[in-house]
Amino acid sequence: MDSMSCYVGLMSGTSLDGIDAVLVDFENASGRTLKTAYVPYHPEIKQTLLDLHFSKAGELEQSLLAANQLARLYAEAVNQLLDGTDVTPRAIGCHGQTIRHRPELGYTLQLNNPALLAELTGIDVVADFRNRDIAAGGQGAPLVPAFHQAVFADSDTPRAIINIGGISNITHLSGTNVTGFDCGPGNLLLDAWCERHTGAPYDKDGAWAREGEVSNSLLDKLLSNDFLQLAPPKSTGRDLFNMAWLEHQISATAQAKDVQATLVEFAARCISDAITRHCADVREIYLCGGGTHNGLLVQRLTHHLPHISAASTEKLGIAPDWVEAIAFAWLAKQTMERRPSNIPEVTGAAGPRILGAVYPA
Ligand SMILES: Nc1ncnc2c1ncn2[C@@H]1O[C@H](COP(=O)(O)OP(=O)(O)OP(=O)(O)O)[C@@H](O)[C@H]1O
Ligand SMILES: CC(=O)N[C@H]1[C@@H]2OC[C@@H](O2)[C@@H](O)[C@@H]1O[C@H](C)C(=O)O
Repeated sequence: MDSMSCYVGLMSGTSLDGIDAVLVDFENASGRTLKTAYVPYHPEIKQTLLDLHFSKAGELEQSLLAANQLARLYAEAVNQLLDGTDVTPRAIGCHGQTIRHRPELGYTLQLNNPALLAELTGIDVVADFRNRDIAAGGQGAPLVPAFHQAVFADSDTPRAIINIGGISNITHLSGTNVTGFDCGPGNLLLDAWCERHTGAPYDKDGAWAREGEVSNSLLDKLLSNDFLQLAPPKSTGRDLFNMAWLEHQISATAQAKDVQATLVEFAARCISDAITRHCADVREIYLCGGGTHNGLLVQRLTHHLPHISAASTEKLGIAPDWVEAIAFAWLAKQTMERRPSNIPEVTGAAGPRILGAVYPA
């Protein structure tokens, strides 16, 4: 095997659960995953990152210190990945940790210290994938549709790839056309509500939600949110969907488990409504991201899409937990080869752009 065709992908997403790391050999175009590793966030760094989503005194220094801490955790993930292999990857694609995403104001911020990561690993690092697309007038997100097209497209069958992470996003693959957009909250509200009321970081398999009853009045209120009515291109994050927003929607007398049940239904409807409205020709959906492990959420989603067959991306050859990290290995490869990797129809950018900044080792 030639190390020069190997790339590392590091994804730390909006769920704030930790770092997904993959080592991928792109000798053939769709790639072969050689190894995976996961470095969970301990509660202190998770809280620091959560706090940094909102303005408060001292946030500039806090964010720079957190960026250094993240770079050390990314390096730990890379060490775990390369341990016992003789691979020196061509580059690491490191997404960073989104703490602000305001494309309408011209910025997005993924905390990271790629210079420190290059120093600690001795490997070229590609980082800051989103800002070039925003500079070109785009949303800077979602970026995975180009990768989905490269590895999951089928010229005969229109299909959608649905990532259920902190935020859910959809890629619509129809013939040679690709569209894609964020469709609303995935796990992020479910996790936050569950943690507050049960102490557990997430509701395993939706077990607690199954004890509650869906409140139709709350569901209608949640579904009336303006973002959900917008036509793509669109992207979102904790900037909009957060606990303060949720608290504003809930009546004081609501039972906690009923709210959880309603949030699962809301997450399912954000996806199914978007498929119905924006991806009318789709007959197959493939799921990835941590939300695929929430049996209740998947059950409710498939219930709302009775004429569409549903499977995990495993069926297309990539395990659902690693799709995003592999996408960032692929995006790094695109950057190193000076190929554009945004899709203007997805992000709304003025044209194709080479994404990312390279920090040579
Ligand atoms: N067994 C499970 N039951 C229910 N939910 C689960 C389970 N396993 C994982 N999850 C959910 O998946 C989340 C992690 O998902 P994932 O790793 O896709 O998030 P992410 O990388 O932050 O995604 P994104 O970047 O797309 O926002 C957890 O926070 C949890 O909500
Ligand atoms: C700004 C940001 O970090 N967005 C993430 C987030 O998590 C899911 C969804 O919202 C998507 O827009 C994006 O991540 C994936 C990897 C993307 O860019 O395709």
